[in-house]
Amino acid sequence: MSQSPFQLKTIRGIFSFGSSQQSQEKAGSQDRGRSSPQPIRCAGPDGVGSGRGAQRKKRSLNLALSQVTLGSPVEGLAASSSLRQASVEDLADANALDSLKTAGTGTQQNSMCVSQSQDFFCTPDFITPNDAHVKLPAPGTHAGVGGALGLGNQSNPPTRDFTPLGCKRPRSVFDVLMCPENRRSQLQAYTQELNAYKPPGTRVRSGGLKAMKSVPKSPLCVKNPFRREIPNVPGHVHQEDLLMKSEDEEMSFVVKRKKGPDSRRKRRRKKMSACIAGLNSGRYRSDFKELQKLGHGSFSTVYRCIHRLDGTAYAVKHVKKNLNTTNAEIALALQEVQAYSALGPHPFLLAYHTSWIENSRLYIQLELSDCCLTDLIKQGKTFDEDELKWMLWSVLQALNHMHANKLAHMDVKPDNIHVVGNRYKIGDLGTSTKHVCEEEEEEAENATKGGGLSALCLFREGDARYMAPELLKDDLGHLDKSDIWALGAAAYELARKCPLPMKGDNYRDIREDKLAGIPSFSAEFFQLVSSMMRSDPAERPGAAEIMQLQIFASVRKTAFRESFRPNSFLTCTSSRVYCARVLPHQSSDHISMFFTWKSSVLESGFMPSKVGEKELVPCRRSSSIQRAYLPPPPTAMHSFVLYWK
Ligand SMILES: Nc1ncnc2c1ncn2[C@@H]1O[C@H](COP(=O)(O)OP(=O)(O)OP(=O)(O)O)[C@@H](O)[C@H]1O
Repeated sequence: MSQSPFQLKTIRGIFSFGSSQQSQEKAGSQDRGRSSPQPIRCAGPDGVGSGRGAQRKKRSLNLALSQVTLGSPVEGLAASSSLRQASVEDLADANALDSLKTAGTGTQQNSMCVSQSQDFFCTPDFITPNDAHVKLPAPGTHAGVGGALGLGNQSNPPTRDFTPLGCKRPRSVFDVLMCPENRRSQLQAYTQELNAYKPPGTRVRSGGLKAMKSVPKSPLCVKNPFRREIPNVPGHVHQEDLLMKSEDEEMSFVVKRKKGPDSRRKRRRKKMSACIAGLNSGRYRSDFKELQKLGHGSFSTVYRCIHRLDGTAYAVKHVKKNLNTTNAEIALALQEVQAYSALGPHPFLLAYHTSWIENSRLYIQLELSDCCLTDLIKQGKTFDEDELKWMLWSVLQALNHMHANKLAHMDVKPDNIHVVGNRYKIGDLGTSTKHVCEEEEEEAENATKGGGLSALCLFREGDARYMAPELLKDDLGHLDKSDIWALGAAAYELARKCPLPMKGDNYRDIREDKLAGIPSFSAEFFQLVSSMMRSDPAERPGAAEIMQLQIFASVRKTAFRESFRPNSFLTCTSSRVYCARVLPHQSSDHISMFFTWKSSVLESGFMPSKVGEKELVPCRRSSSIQRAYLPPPPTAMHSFVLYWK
């Protein structure tokens, strides 16, 4: 029989494992003089590397050898026969086969084999430790190295000394699942969960592993026990939302893909891959349960989702743009999350939670709003003056915060003004950009020798209906005032109950200070709107300036009371009031607060000397905890009504 160099080398390697002194000597002179057994490598025809086939053979030989060496004599025999089968083409030398046969029958030979084969494996668990305290058993003892390695010799229980890293080998989920007892208990647990969550009419396969397969591998949506589930509170989760969907429903997102000539095959492949990945292939699918599409814009689609672990509903925005594009596109896509994080939390900005990139697309987790103003308009809701003032005040707070942080929103419109409980919050910071005043712009221009604002930051135009006149002339020096114009236009639209023109004479008129009157609204309100929509940005008041106007006096009071709702602010002890949070939107540095005893205190029988009078307590503006000292209180238990001057 002809022998290739590869075959010869393999046989020689095995032959050297044949444990007898004689055979070791035969194995080749290169092994001589080594103090410790060296791993034997399968070499390819060139004597250096090895092909895929050679590696496969090596693996099968390894397996067989390990069985020969570590098992009982009977197992050893079986293994040796399997080795014979595995390497029958390679074993050209009859001597090698003989030596293998003898290896399977003698325990002494076993131990010798193991002492070398452990090196052969070259995996951390099988590498012979160099430590002095690791003693290999003497050849000829029954324990053998198999016992020393902790591989199941009963007379010599394994000791941790022989684990190279001194720690337990981590067990994979697969090990745990494949253990019959664990599998049974897992199955029972799954069945219980299944019964608990199964919505009526859900088709669930039953019996054995099939049932396990039918359960989606993503974690179940859990109910958050700390949440006060009050209907109509933002993020309220309905019980049925938590119910587990059937496998088919969970898979539907995989199946609902582009249709094409080969869509069926693709769908099957995707379904398969999702099955294999246990539906955990992406962060979005593993962390969130998608409930419903909320809406879409030119840049993104937004879904209502429940976070599987905290059991709270969020809005998750999928940005359409593929991020495998130019740097400018990536920067534009990331602008929204960067703006949210730079601005931080604010009571009148939609809360931003986190963002991540998955399959080259950006995902943004946001606070879930009840709806946006456009939805309300579509539902036929009309706004009275008080409501519009409250809306203007809320958005002005947010804009003031943005402008103070040198950011301009650039897309203020009813679509991006959200309703969360009784508040109006601004969202969609995708178009927000850096706002710089003229001098800063000039400085930057000189420094960069570039062209205008575009040299400083990326700029994306918003909706043309709400675009200020100066933007149409490419004047980007007053971006903060452009936001004010857009907000004024939105209020004008809501008050007149008539959509803004897209083009034509009316489009030009409203940009040339020719506004039509607003019936059933006060002259004061009309004046406010017209001042916000002045054609010259220099004549337009800023957000902070508008909030100080007399028209907002009543709103300020309400806003202050609203911001100090009992659950958000006060704890009363015997002599102090702890203001847990003074909201950052308060414009003045010092806030004067009036405290009066509430009627409940009077009802308790105490009659303070200053009934009807108010205590003035100055309190520094801060977002940290403040203490306001009061005169000794009437009782330990009391409450306050606060007014803001
Ligand atoms: N946090 C949220 N909660 C509830 N619905 C939301 C939320 N964010 C967005 N939506 C809905 O999704 C729609 C599209 O969102 P958004 O305006 O942010 O997308 P966009 O692609 O940036 O739109 P645009 O074309 O205006 O730039 C909105 O009109 C709104 O109805």
